Amino acid sequence: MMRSCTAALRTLRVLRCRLEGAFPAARHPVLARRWFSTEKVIPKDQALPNPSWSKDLRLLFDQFMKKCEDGSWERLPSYKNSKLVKEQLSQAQLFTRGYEDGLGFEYVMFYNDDEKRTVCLFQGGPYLQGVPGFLHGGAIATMIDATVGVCAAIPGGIVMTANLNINFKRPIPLCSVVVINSQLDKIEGRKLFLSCDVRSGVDEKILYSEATSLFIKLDPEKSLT
Ligand SMILES: CCCCC/C=C\C/C=C\C/C=C\C/C=C\CCCC(=O)SCCNC(=O)CCNC(=O)[C@H](O)C(C)(C)COP(=O)(O)OP(=O)(O)OC[C@H]1O[C@@H](n2cnc3c(N)ncnc32)[C@H](O)[C@@H]1OP(=O)(O)O
Repeated sequence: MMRSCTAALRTLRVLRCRLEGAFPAARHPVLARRWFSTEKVIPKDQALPNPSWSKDLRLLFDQFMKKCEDGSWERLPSYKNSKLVKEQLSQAQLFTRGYEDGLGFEYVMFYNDDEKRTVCLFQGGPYLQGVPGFLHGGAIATMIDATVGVCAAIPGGIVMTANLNINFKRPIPLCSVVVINSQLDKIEGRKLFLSCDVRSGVDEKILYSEATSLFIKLDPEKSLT
């Protein structure tokens, strides 16, 4: 029974990926708006190539889109505004999506449900500078938090970071491309334990940072504040 559900899920994912491939418009909001006319404006999926993406980021993106073809990986769309918060604070938007193309966080995440892994391809722009010529440690922490956050949230639901430990091994050059590889290691009740590392883009030879984190699945009985 379980096996057939997984197979069905995988087929669905393959279908969706094929559809995305068959209807490239679905991946390009402007075309999508023309092809799939709906009264509501289609929010812009920011986890797609734009002119600010470097050759390395596009290369890695294409490699991962290939991995999606058999349904084992899926690209995660990413929007500036989330319905979750929109009603409450109309100006609210995702911190990592608040910059003009290329100036801040350029990234796309891919998720592998069988392996409970999330990979983030990240290019940090010039507005994320810390030490001259290098990424600010807070910008690196943000992308680690977001990547392990997605890795926790997909199986765990609404989660929050309780603990994030990062070892910064090498500084990350500004505007370079890195791969953030995160893994859900174990779940104990509401506690989700994850780990991740940040490596140089194309060859993954340089280990820039490594981190462990604890996420907690929110208890609906408890108020957050
Ligand atoms: C409304 C929030 C929406 C969040 C949306 C998130 C995801 C949505 C889905 C997709 C979106 C995409 C990805 C997400 C992108 C980025 C994610 C960013 C996430 C963040 O950027 S989020 C901001 C920073 N984050 C905080 O702002 C949290 C402040 N904090 C608290 O709000 C509470 O602290 C909370 C809720 C964490 C726990 O509170 P609580 O009352 O529910 O749980 P409690 O305290 O009972 O702990 C239960 C067990 O965890 C152990 N435990 C707790 N804390 C520990 C620690 N630090 N070290 C070791 N163990 C710890 C206890 O020891 C106990 O263990 P035991 O059961 O064994 O006794």
